[in-house]
Amino acid sequence: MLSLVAAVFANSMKRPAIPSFPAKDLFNSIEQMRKMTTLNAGQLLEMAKSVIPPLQYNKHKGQAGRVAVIGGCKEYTGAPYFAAISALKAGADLSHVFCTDEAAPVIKSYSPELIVHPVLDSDHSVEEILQWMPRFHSLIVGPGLGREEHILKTASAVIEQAKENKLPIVIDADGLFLVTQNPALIKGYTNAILTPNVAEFGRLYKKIFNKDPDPEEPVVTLKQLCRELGHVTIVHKGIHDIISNGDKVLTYSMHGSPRRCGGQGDLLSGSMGLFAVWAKWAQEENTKEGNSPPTYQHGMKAAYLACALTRECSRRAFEINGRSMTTTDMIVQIHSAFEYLFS
Ligand SMILES: NC(=O)C1=CN([C@@H]2O[C@H](COP(=O)(O)OP(=O)(O)OC[C@H]3O[C@@H](n4cnc5c(N)ncnc54)[C@H](O)[C@@H]3O)[C@@H](O)[C@H]2O)[C@@H](O)CC1
Ligand SMILES: Nc1ncnc2c1ncn2[C@@H]1O[C@H](COP(=O)(O)OP(=O)(O)OP(=O)(O)O)[C@@H](O)[C@H]1O
Repeated sequence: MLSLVAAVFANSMKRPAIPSFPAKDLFNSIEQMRKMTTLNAGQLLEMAKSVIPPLQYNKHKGQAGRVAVIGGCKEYTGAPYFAAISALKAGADLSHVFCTDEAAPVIKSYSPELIVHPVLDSDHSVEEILQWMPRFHSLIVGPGLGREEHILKTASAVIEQAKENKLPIVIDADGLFLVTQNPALIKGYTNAILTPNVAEFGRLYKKIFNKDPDPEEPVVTLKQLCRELGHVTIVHKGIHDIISNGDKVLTYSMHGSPRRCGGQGDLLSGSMGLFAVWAKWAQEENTKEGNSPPTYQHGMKAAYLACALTRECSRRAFEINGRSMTTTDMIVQIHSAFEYLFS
């Protein structure tokens, strides 16, 4: 009996093969599929190895990355938590959250591991955040930010300073609402990565081009938008995660899961905030060593790795939890998904 249980368990733990190209039936046409560039498992691993710093005993706290999430208000306490804890579980040393006064005790109660600042709605919010800024390696702006004017103004000022400091910035959720109101905020800043879902992409595209994007031409419309925004990186999330900086395009289409519970995008943006730091460091090192430029720019690499991680977490969590799967179940899978994909 015991050996039967062990055999069933071992079988359930077997690694499914990662298909090396996206399933054809996920595309509207062969034409559309041809426009998407995807990496096979070996190429993904190679990319991961070029970005992820090794774990070493002689490093000190902070050297693997200090990230900050700007978001969290009365209504939304889950989103900033999911983003910040995902960065930490993916390997950041320190993960901060800048949220409103009311949201802070709630977020703190989810996790003693996060550093939570209840300043987003204070009269001196900008000063309070900027004094911390020199400590950060990247920002994730938007999960659970809300759309109050004072808070959006603060977020704008923080983005402006992050640009001065040349920090990678991932912009998600209500951060995309802000950018849709004022695209100049990130225009031309190539350390920015935007992560719109289908609805957010449509709103931003319409703001820029005064028409809806053609759903039959996701790659073309994505490249147009990236170029118009001065070659920022954009991850167009959906059944295919399509990533571009206006020049190159990468697609991640491995299945993930059929669950669309809220918060999956927060896992994505949080882990991406960390990978953006690592990818930028790796690119700087590459330049210092005088090597030829890599095929994909650091923002695209960070985005691709985060898409792969998120969808693999989703697949694993769905296998265990099925219809009951939530983002918390996905976060539990970060370690095993990371090991499976990237080592
Ligand atoms: N537990 C939490 O605290 C969560 C908070 N969240 C926060 O909630 C706030 C509002 O986010 P919303 O995403 O609701 O933004 P919006 O209020 O802009 O709503 C987006 C709308 O688009 C629709 N939509 C999404 N994907 C679509 C697709 N592929 N095709 C067609 N329609 C689609 C959604 O159903 C929704 O009605 C953000 O601050 C966000 O971070 C979310 O991150 C979810 C989890
Ligand atoms: N139809 C789909 N099939 C498979 N995976 C998907 C699908 N739609 C989205 N995803 C995956 O879910 C992740 C989050 O995308 P989603 O569109 O849910 O973001 P979001 O709406 O911003 O999330 P959030 O609920 O955190 O605000 C993406 O990385 C994507 O890989």
